[in-house]
Amino acid sequence: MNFRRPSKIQERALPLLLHNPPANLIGQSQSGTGKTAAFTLNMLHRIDRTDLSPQALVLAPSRELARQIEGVVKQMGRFIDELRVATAIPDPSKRGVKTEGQIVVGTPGTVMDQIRRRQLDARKIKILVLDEADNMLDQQGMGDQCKRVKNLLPKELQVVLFSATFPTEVIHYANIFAPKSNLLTLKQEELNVEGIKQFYFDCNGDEDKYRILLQFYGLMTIASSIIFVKRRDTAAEIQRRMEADGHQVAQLSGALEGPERDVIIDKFRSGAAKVLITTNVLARGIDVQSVTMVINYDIPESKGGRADPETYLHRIGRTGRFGRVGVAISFVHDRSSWQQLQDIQAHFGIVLVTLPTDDWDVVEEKVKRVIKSSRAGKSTKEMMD
Ligand SMILES: Nc1ncnc2c1ncn2[C@@H]1O[C@H](COP(=O)(O)OP(=O)(O)OP(=O)(O)O)[C@@H](O)[C@H]1O
Repeated sequence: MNFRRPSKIQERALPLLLHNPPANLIGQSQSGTGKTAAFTLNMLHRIDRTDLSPQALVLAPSRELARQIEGVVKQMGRFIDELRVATAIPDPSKRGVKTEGQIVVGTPGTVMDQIRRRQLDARKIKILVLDEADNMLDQQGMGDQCKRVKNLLPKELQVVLFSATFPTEVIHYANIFAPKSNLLTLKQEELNVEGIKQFYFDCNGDEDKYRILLQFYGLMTIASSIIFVKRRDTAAEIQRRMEADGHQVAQLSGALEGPERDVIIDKFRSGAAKVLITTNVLARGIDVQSVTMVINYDIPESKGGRADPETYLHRIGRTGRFGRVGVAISFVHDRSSWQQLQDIQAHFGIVLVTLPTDDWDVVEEKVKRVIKSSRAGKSTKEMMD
């Protein structure tokens, strides 16, 4: 896989994960630092190859992330003879078909259903991993489902929780879910990924946002980029306008379900579509190395309209993976979005740089400067220090 050295989180987490007797782990490290490989190596190391029953279970918040993790497990395990890896995600064509894999990666609702219907045999599962664990434990629906899944598993269980963010209110639940864990955590100020250059556009209202977005894309040729919006209808509207403007875009939101989503994300992964317009469903975990830019068309907010710094961090973390550089641009257009951006800056102790909306030469120069340094193959120093 061309991994020359372990990243800091891999170097720290692996000895803790592999130690016997198995201990639980709560592991935090910045986006794109290789958490997947850390928990994957532990699973590959611990499964009994002579036993074909499911022995390790990974839960992830979206079907796209579950499929991506399945791919990593298969790739890292490709020299293990006849290793069986399976997904447990919504798929009407697999109704009633047994999920057979020594390692199973799924979304919590489907996994719960399958265990209950005995479509997934959970009796020999000895490792449970929650990827994006704070999200999995926090959200009312998924938190409940994860707890139920855990209750359906054997008591002797190594529980592994990974995420880039663990807000203080979630750490409490995490400690209950994974008792007596080894802890690898970071301070809030340590979460910023240096390679991601963060900018913002100050727009005059909603319609001006579209105009600036279209002008920006008319100007820049970006390898691949993701545009995050709050609502599904905004996603559809931006898709319509950008396509009318001649751009090849893909759009994915929770409005679509099941395997039809796979076609869309695969089109983006392969580069057939260069722009992906999406909602928070894809804010976390998705690893597409060609993504050099993330746009927060709407600033991420939590239910009461307050800024959601964690989601901001996960969204912009879709670029600048593993020491690469990337650009993140947020759009503010009124008092409340302005305030949200201020709150995010204060939360992480960062300062975003403004991009002018009336001087496109300056915009081009600033953005291209970052992206060019990416082509020069920036060092992975940050990863290793
Ligand atoms: N030791 C390594 N050397 C080089 N590349 C690596 C190494 N470990 C992981 N990678 C690559 O780094 C990228 C990011 O890894 P991964 O998706 O696991 O990040 P993550 O920490 O889970 O991020 P996020 O918090 O955004 O989910 C992947 O493309 C992966 O293949």
